[in-house]
Amino acid sequence: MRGFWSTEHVKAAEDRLLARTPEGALMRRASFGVATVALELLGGRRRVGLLVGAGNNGGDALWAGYFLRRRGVAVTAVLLDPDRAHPAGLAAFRRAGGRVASELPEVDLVVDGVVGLSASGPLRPAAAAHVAKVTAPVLAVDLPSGVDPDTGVTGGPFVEAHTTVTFGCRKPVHALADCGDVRLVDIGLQPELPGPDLMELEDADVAFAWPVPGVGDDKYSQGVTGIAAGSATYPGAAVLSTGASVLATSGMVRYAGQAADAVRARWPESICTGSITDAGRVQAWSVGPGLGTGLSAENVLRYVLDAGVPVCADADAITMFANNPDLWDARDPDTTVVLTPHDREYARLMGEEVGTDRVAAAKRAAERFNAVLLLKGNTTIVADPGGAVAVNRSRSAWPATAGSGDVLSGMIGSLLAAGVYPLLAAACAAHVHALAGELAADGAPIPASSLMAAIPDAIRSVRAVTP
Ligand SMILES: NC(=O)C1=CN([C@@H]2O[C@H](COP(=O)(O)OP(=O)(O)OC[C@H]3O[C@@H](n4cnc5c(N)ncnc54)[C@H](O)[C@@H]3O)[C@@H](O)[C@H]2O)[C@@H](O)CC1
Ligand SMILES: Nc1ncnc2c1ncn2[C@@H]1O[C@H](COP(=O)(O)OP(=O)(O)O)[C@@H](O)[C@H]1O
Ligand SMILES: [K+]
Repeated sequence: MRGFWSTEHVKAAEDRLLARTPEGALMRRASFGVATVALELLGGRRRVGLLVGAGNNGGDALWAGYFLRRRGVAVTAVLLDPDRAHPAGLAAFRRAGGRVASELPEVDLVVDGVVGLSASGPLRPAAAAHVAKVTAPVLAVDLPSGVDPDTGVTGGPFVEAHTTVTFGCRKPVHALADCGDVRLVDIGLQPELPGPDLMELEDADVAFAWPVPGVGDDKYSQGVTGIAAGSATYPGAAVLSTGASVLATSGMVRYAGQAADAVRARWPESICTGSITDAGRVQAWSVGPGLGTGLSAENVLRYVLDAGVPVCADADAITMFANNPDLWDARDPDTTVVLTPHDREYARLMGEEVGTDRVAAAKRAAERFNAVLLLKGNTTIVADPGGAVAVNRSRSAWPATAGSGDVLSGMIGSLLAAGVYPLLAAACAAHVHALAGELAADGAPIPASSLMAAIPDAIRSVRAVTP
């Protein structure tokens, strides 16, 4: 698992670390890391430009320039605010033969030391003018300047980094925005840090959490999933949700609804019934995709919320909660619910747009509904009411296709039925869903049914990393 820490927590930890470290030592350690990565990227070429801002981020760039000079690299610095350039860094840089100029010459690599953790807003005009002229690859110090460190939001000009070297720990920007290849330099910060503000599951974490049957298991002991989705108008949603559930975990899937014939035809291993009241016992329900929002759909929703098992509520289920808050209020407050809106469903549910800070939006909704909230998108955010947040970045946008969300909700239902902790269930499903989309697409558009069919390959792929 990768952790990401907010600027507030990083700065507090850095202050504690600075108090017990000789002056300048941390910056030199950090900038030595920048210089090491710069040399690697240069691969024998020898011209580097520095864009140097007014704070310690600029100081890092100047010290990196100093170390590069000592390795015989030609380094030219543009000081965006010459009177406020880091004094010790600038002195060392000049001492080592670094050149200061008003414009960057032609170089092989640009080091972006415009602004780091204290950034606010997009690049200011002077910095933006220099950045606009850059054609060489950019190595960002700590984070690409112009991108918000805590939200990854850009509201104007920003640096596009080939590589980012960060220090002590990763920050939210590294999970939420494109920072290129992110390298972490250890400056001894970890002991000073609290728990992470965001986390990102890696393959090994997903493999560890994914249910695998043991020798003593049978089809019931692994958790039976119930799917309440689809309708006469939208039988496909039922087929996709049920199929995803069948493929995600071993054990049994029950389907209840108007699409029973279609589901039975495609998934003979599922136990299908036309009515929710005949469905039999399950350990979790996945409800909503293609269900409709009429009276019979409302009754289905009431029924699953009353079943005393965890529920993944998607699509029409979310719209029904938005249209009829009584449905939500009437539920047993102890029922675990995972809500999986896309942005428009979020707006319906919350009565406000998601906005640019998607993590804050997901946290607000999780808190308001006392539920796990999975906000869909290229970067999926999962927040639980206790404040924990997991992010999952999709490496491609091919999963943005009709029916893809139906697949996700079936997978989450399966993991909940298997007893996976709700935040983890949602985050693991998002991880495998994105990977399945990537594997299935392989560079070309895919229907959601192909994404679904790639679930076993995606599970195999994440499990391949475990011994
Ligand atoms: N505190 C520490 O111990 C360490 C800090 N380090 C570096 O220090 C950085 C933080 O330094 P500072 O807190 O001095 O501040 P920054 O260097 O992040 O910012 C400095 C100044 O940039 C200007 N600025 C803000 N937003 C801007 C924008 N959008 N466009 C252009 N200019 C903008 C402001 O005048 C701001 O005060 C970290 O990102 C890291 O690079 C590292 O040296 C590691 C050790
Ligand atoms: N740009 C994107 N890149 C990667 N994945 C995306 C993107 N947009 C949406 N997705 C994913 O695709 C799925 C779409 O779900 P949803 O909007 O509910 O579609 P549908 O209702 O048609 O099933 C979600 O899992 C979401 O995270
Ligand atoms: K920077």
